[in-house]
Amino acid sequence: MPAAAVVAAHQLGLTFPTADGDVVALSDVNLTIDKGEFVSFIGPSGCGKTTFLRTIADLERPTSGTLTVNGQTPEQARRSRAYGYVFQAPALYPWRTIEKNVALPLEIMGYGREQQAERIRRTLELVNLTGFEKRYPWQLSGGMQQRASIARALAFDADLLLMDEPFGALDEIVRDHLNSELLKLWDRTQKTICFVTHSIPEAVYLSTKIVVMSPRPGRVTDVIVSDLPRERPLDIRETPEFLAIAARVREGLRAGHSYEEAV
Ligand SMILES: Nc1ncnc2c1ncn2[C@@H]1O[C@H](COP(=O)(O)OP(=O)(O)OP(=O)(O)O)[C@@H](O)[C@H]1O
Repeated sequence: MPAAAVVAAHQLGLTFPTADGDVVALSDVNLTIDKGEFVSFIGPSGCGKTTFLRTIADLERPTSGTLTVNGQTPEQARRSRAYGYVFQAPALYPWRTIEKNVALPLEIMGYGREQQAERIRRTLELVNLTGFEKRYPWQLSGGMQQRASIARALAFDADLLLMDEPFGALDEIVRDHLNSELLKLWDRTQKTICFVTHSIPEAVYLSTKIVVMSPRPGRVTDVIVSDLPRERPLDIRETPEFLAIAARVREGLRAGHSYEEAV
Protein backbone atom coordinates (compact mmCIF):
# COMPACT_ATOMS: atom_id res chain seq x y z
CA MET A 1 0.00 0.00 0.00
CA PRO A 2 1.44 3.42 -0.88
CA ALA A 3 2.34 5.62 2.10
CA ALA A 4 -0.20 8.33 2.93
CA ALA A 5 0.59 11.71 1.43
CA VAL A 6 2.28 14.11 3.83
CA VAL A 7 -0.37 16.73 3.03
CA ALA A 8 -3.65 15.99 1.24
CA ALA A 9 -6.25 18.69 0.68
CA HIS A 10 -9.59 17.80 -0.86
CA GLN A 11 -12.06 20.53 -1.79
CA LEU A 12 -10.59 22.53 1.04
CA GLY A 13 -12.27 25.83 1.83
CA LEU A 14 -11.78 28.42 4.51
CA THR A 15 -13.92 31.52 4.92
CA PHE A 16 -13.28 34.23 7.50
CA PRO A 17 -16.37 36.09 8.65
CA THR A 18 -15.48 39.77 9.01
CA ALA A 19 -17.37 42.99 9.75
CA ASP A 20 -17.25 43.77 6.01
CA GLY A 21 -18.63 40.36 5.04
CA ASP A 22 -17.11 36.96 4.40
CA VAL A 23 -13.53 36.70 3.11
CA VAL A 24 -12.98 33.51 1.14
CA ALA A 25 -9.31 32.84 1.93
CA LEU A 26 -9.31 29.36 0.37
CA SER A 27 -11.77 27.88 -2.09
CA ASP A 28 -11.88 24.31 -3.47
CA VAL A 29 -8.19 23.59 -2.94
CA ASN A 30 -7.16 20.11 -4.08
CA LEU A 31 -3.52 19.28 -3.53
CA THR A 32 -1.33 16.34 -2.63
CA ILE A 33 2.17 16.70 -1.26
CA ASP A 34 4.26 13.54 -1.05
CA LYS A 35 7.17 12.75 1.21
CA GLY A 36 10.38 14.49 0.23
CA GLU A 37 8.77 17.07 -2.07
CA PHE A 38 9.75 20.73 -2.01
CA VAL A 39 6.57 22.65 -2.73
CA SER A 40 6.41 26.41 -3.21
CA PHE A 41 3.25 28.49 -2.96
CA ILE A 42 3.29 31.64 -5.04
CA GLY A 43 0.71 34.32 -5.72
CA PRO A 44 -0.13 37.92 -4.89
CA SER A 45 -1.00 39.20 -1.46
CA GLY A 46 -4.23 37.79 -0.09
CA CYS A 47 -4.40 34.62 -2.21
CA GLY A 48 -4.35 32.38 0.86
CA LYS A 49 -0.74 31.15 0.97
CA THR A 50 -0.28 31.81 4.67
CA THR A 51 -3.78 30.58 5.45
CA PHE A 52 -2.99 27.27 3.74
CA LEU A 53 0.19 26.83 5.78
CA ARG A 54 -1.61 27.81 8.97
CA THR A 55 -4.35 25.27 8.22
CA ILE A 56 -1.74 22.50 7.83
CA ALA A 57 -0.32 23.65 11.19
CA ASP A 58 -3.79 23.54 12.83
CA LEU A 59 -3.67 27.27 13.48
CA GLU A 60 -6.80 27.71 11.32
CA ARG A 61 -9.75 25.34 10.87
CA PRO A 62 -11.16 24.58 7.40
CA THR A 63 -14.78 25.54 6.88
CA SER A 64 -15.29 22.95 4.13
CA GLY A 65 -13.54 19.96 2.59
CA THR A 66 -10.81 17.93 4.23
CA LEU A 67 -7.14 18.25 5.02
CA THR A 68 -4.89 15.50 6.33
CA VAL A 69 -1.27 15.69 7.49
CA ASN A 70 0.54 12.33 7.50
CA GLY A 71 -2.90 10.74 7.15
CA GLN A 72 -4.06 12.39 10.39
CA THR A 73 -6.16 15.41 11.21
CA PRO A 74 -4.12 18.63 11.53
CA GLU A 75 -4.82 18.55 15.28
CA GLN A 76 -3.42 15.02 15.66
CA ALA A 77 -0.43 15.99 13.52
CA ARG A 78 0.23 19.07 15.66
CA ARG A 79 0.07 16.97 18.83
CA SER A 80 2.56 14.50 17.36
CA ARG A 81 4.89 17.40 16.42
CA ALA A 82 4.68 16.58 12.73
CA TYR A 83 6.04 19.91 11.55
CA GLY A 84 8.46 22.74 12.23
CA TYR A 85 7.37 26.29 11.34
CA VAL A 86 9.66 29.07 10.11
CA PHE A 87 8.17 32.58 10.01
CA GLN A 88 9.09 35.57 7.85
CA ALA A 89 10.80 37.32 10.76
CA PRO A 90 13.26 35.11 12.63
CA ALA A 91 11.24 35.45 15.89
CA LEU A 92 14.18 34.58 18.12
CA TYR A 93 14.12 35.57 21.79
CA PRO A 94 16.68 38.38 22.19
CA TRP A 95 17.55 37.43 25.78
CA ARG A 96 18.43 33.86 24.82
CA THR A 97 21.64 32.77 23.11
CA ILE A 98 21.38 30.97 19.77
CA GLU A 99 21.72 27.56 21.41
CA LYS A 100 19.08 28.47 24.00
CA ASN A 101 16.73 29.60 21.26
CA VAL A 102 17.18 26.29 19.42
CA ALA A 103 16.72 24.48 22.75
CA LEU A 104 13.34 26.10 23.42
CA PRO A 105 11.06 23.54 21.73
CA LEU A 106 13.21 20.75 23.17
CA GLU A 107 12.77 22.15 26.69
CA ILE A 108 9.02 22.39 26.16
CA MET A 109 8.96 18.79 24.93
CA GLY A 110 10.94 17.60 27.95
CA TYR A 111 14.17 16.44 26.30
CA GLY A 112 17.02 15.75 28.74
CA ARG A 113 20.11 17.96 28.79
CA GLU A 114 22.31 15.55 26.86
CA GLN A 115 19.76 14.96 24.15
CA GLN A 116 19.22 18.70 23.88
CA ALA A 117 22.94 19.32 23.49
CA GLU A 118 23.25 16.67 20.80
CA ARG A 119 20.30 17.99 18.82
CA ILE A 120 21.48 21.58 19.10
CA ARG A 121 24.93 20.55 17.87
CA ARG A 122 23.47 18.60 14.94
CA THR A 123 20.98 21.23 13.78
CA LEU A 124 23.38 24.17 14.11
CA GLU A 125 25.83 22.17 12.00
CA LEU A 126 23.11 21.58 9.40
CA VAL A 127 22.55 25.34 9.00
CA ASN A 128 26.28 26.18 9.19
CA LEU A 129 26.13 27.99 12.52
CA THR A 130 28.62 25.87 14.45
CA GLY A 131 30.67 28.25 16.61
CA PHE A 132 27.81 30.71 17.15
CA GLU A 133 26.12 28.81 20.00
CA LYS A 134 26.85 31.41 22.68
CA ARG A 135 26.02 34.49 20.60
CA TYR A 136 22.82 36.47 21.03
CA PRO A 137 20.51 37.03 18.04
CA TRP A 138 21.43 40.72 17.79
CA GLN A 139 25.08 39.72 17.30
CA LEU A 140 24.18 37.85 14.10
CA SER A 141 23.25 39.10 10.62
CA GLY A 142 19.65 38.80 9.40
CA GLY A 143 20.55 35.77 7.27
CA MET A 144 22.25 34.04 10.20
CA GLN A 145 19.26 34.75 12.44
CA GLN A 146 16.98 33.16 9.88
CA ARG A 147 19.30 30.12 9.73
CA ALA A 148 19.03 29.88 13.52
CA SER A 149 15.25 29.88 13.31
CA ILE A 150 15.45 27.10 10.71
CA ALA A 151 17.66 25.16 13.14
CA ARG A 152 15.02 25.64 15.84
CA ALA A 153 12.32 24.32 13.51
CA LEU A 154 14.48 21.28 12.69
CA ALA A 155 15.61 20.53 16.26
CA PHE A 156 12.89 18.03 17.12
CA ASP A 157 13.20 16.08 13.86
CA ALA A 158 9.83 16.87 12.31
CA ASP A 159 9.68 15.48 8.77
CA LEU A 160 7.66 18.43 7.52
CA LEU A 161 8.99 21.97 7.41
CA LEU A 162 6.53 24.85 6.86
CA MET A 163 8.30 28.04 5.77
CA ASP A 164 6.37 31.29 5.33
CA GLU A 165 8.49 33.67 3.24
CA PRO A 166 11.54 32.96 5.37
CA PHE A 167 13.93 34.98 3.19
CA GLY A 168 11.54 37.76 2.09
CA ALA A 169 13.21 40.43 4.21
CA LEU A 170 16.78 39.64 3.14
CA ASP A 171 18.79 41.21 0.35
CA GLU A 172 19.23 39.31 -2.86
CA ILE A 173 22.80 38.09 -2.37
CA VAL A 174 22.07 36.69 1.09
CA ARG A 175 18.87 35.22 -0.23
CA ASP A 176 20.67 33.44 -3.10
CA HIS A 177 23.11 31.99 -0.64
CA LEU A 178 20.40 30.79 1.75
CA ASN A 179 18.41 29.32 -1.13
CA SER A 180 21.31 27.13 -2.19
CA GLU A 181 22.00 26.18 1.44
CA LEU A 182 18.35 25.27 1.94
CA LEU A 183 18.45 22.99 -1.10
CA LYS A 184 21.50 21.20 0.30
CA LEU A 185 19.81 20.86 3.68
CA TRP A 186 16.68 19.47 2.03
CA ASP A 187 18.79 16.99 0.06
CA ARG A 188 20.67 15.83 3.18
CA THR A 189 17.64 15.57 5.47
CA GLN A 190 15.00 14.34 2.97
CA LYS A 191 12.42 16.60 4.63
CA THR A 192 9.17 17.59 3.00
CA ILE A 193 9.09 21.38 2.63
CA CYS A 194 6.18 23.79 2.05
CA PHE A 195 7.56 27.21 1.19
CA VAL A 196 5.67 30.47 0.65
CA THR A 197 7.26 33.07 -1.62
CA HIS A 198 6.48 36.08 -3.77
CA SER A 199 9.50 35.45 -5.99
CA ILE A 200 9.19 33.50 -9.25
CA PRO A 201 12.96 32.72 -9.50
CA GLU A 202 13.04 31.57 -5.88
CA ALA A 203 10.04 29.28 -6.39
CA VAL A 204 11.49 27.76 -9.56
CA TYR A 205 14.98 27.39 -8.14
CA LEU A 206 13.85 25.57 -5.00
CA SER A 207 10.86 23.47 -5.90
CA THR A 208 9.88 20.09 -7.15
CA LYS A 209 6.33 21.43 -7.39
CA ILE A 210 5.05 25.00 -7.70
CA VAL A 211 1.52 25.87 -6.62
CA VAL A 212 0.28 29.05 -8.29
CA MET A 213 -2.51 30.80 -6.41
CA SER A 214 -4.88 33.66 -7.08
CA PRO A 215 -6.99 35.86 -4.76
CA ARG A 216 -10.67 36.73 -4.31
CA PRO A 217 -11.43 33.93 -3.70
CA GLY A 218 -8.09 32.37 -2.73
CA ARG A 219 -7.61 29.38 -5.01
CA VAL A 220 -5.06 27.24 -6.82
CA THR A 221 -4.81 28.16 -10.50
CA ASP A 222 -1.92 25.90 -11.55
CA VAL A 223 0.30 23.17 -10.13
CA ILE A 224 3.61 22.89 -11.98
CA VAL A 225 5.80 19.83 -11.50
CA SER A 226 9.41 20.78 -12.11
CA ASP A 227 11.70 18.46 -14.04
CA LEU A 228 14.86 20.36 -13.13
CA PRO A 229 17.58 18.09 -11.71
CA ARG A 230 17.83 17.85 -7.92
CA GLU A 231 21.37 19.20 -8.03
CA ARG A 232 20.95 22.92 -8.78
CA PRO A 233 23.86 25.32 -9.02
CA LEU A 234 22.68 28.96 -8.92
CA ASP A 235 23.45 29.46 -12.62
CA ILE A 236 20.76 26.93 -13.49
CA ARG A 237 18.57 30.05 -13.43
CA GLU A 238 19.93 31.04 -16.83
CA THR A 239 19.09 27.75 -18.56
CA PRO A 240 16.20 27.46 -21.05
CA GLU A 241 14.60 24.73 -18.89
CA PHE A 242 14.51 27.05 -15.87
CA LEU A 243 13.20 30.00 -17.89
CA ALA A 244 10.46 27.84 -19.40
CA ILE A 245 9.14 26.90 -15.96
CA ALA A 246 9.39 30.53 -14.82
CA ALA A 247 7.38 31.58 -17.88
CA ARG A 248 4.66 29.07 -17.00
CA VAL A 249 4.48 30.39 -13.44
CA ARG A 250 4.20 33.95 -14.76
CA GLU A 251 1.49 32.82 -17.15
CA GLY A 252 -0.40 31.17 -14.26
CA LEU A 253 -0.23 34.37 -12.23
CA ARG A 254 -1.49 36.39 -15.17
CA ALA A 255 -4.29 33.91 -15.88
CA GLY A 256 -5.56 34.51 -12.35
CA HIS A 257 -5.82 38.21 -13.36
CA SER A 258 -3.93 38.70 -10.14
CA TYR A 259 -2.25 41.94 -10.99
CA GLU A 260 -4.95 43.53 -13.13
CA GLU A 261 -7.61 43.73 -10.43
CA ALA A 262 -8.08 46.82 -8.35
CA VAL A 263 -7.10 46.32 -4.73
N1 LIG B 1 -7.87 36.08 10.81
C1 LIG B 1 -8.38 36.61 9.68
N2 LIG B 1 -9.56 37.25 9.70
C2 LIG B 1 -10.09 37.77 8.56
N3 LIG B 1 -9.51 37.70 7.36
C3 LIG B 1 -8.33 37.08 7.28
C4 LIG B 1 -7.69 36.51 8.43
N4 LIG B 1 -6.51 35.94 8.05
C5 LIG B 1 -6.42 36.17 6.73
N5 LIG B 1 -7.50 36.84 6.25
C6 LIG B 1 -7.77 37.22 4.86
O1 LIG B 1 -7.70 36.04 4.08
C7 LIG B 1 -7.10 36.31 2.81
C8 LIG B 1 -5.89 35.41 2.64
O2 LIG B 1 -4.87 35.84 3.54
P1 LIG B 1 -3.41 35.19 3.58
O3 LIG B 1 -2.66 35.88 4.65
O4 LIG B 1 -3.53 33.72 3.65
O5 LIG B 1 -2.84 35.60 2.15
P2 LIG B 1 -1.35 35.49 1.61
O6 LIG B 1 -1.45 34.95 0.24
O7 LIG B 1 -0.51 34.75 2.57
O8 LIG B 1 -0.92 37.03 1.56
P3 LIG B 1 0.51 37.71 1.81
O9 LIG B 1 1.31 37.38 0.60
O10 LIG B 1 0.18 39.16 1.90
O11 LIG B 1 1.07 37.14 3.08
C9 LIG B 1 -6.77 37.79 2.79
O12 LIG B 1 -7.82 38.46 2.16
C10 LIG B 1 -6.73 38.14 4.27
O13 LIG B 1 -7.06 39.51 4.47
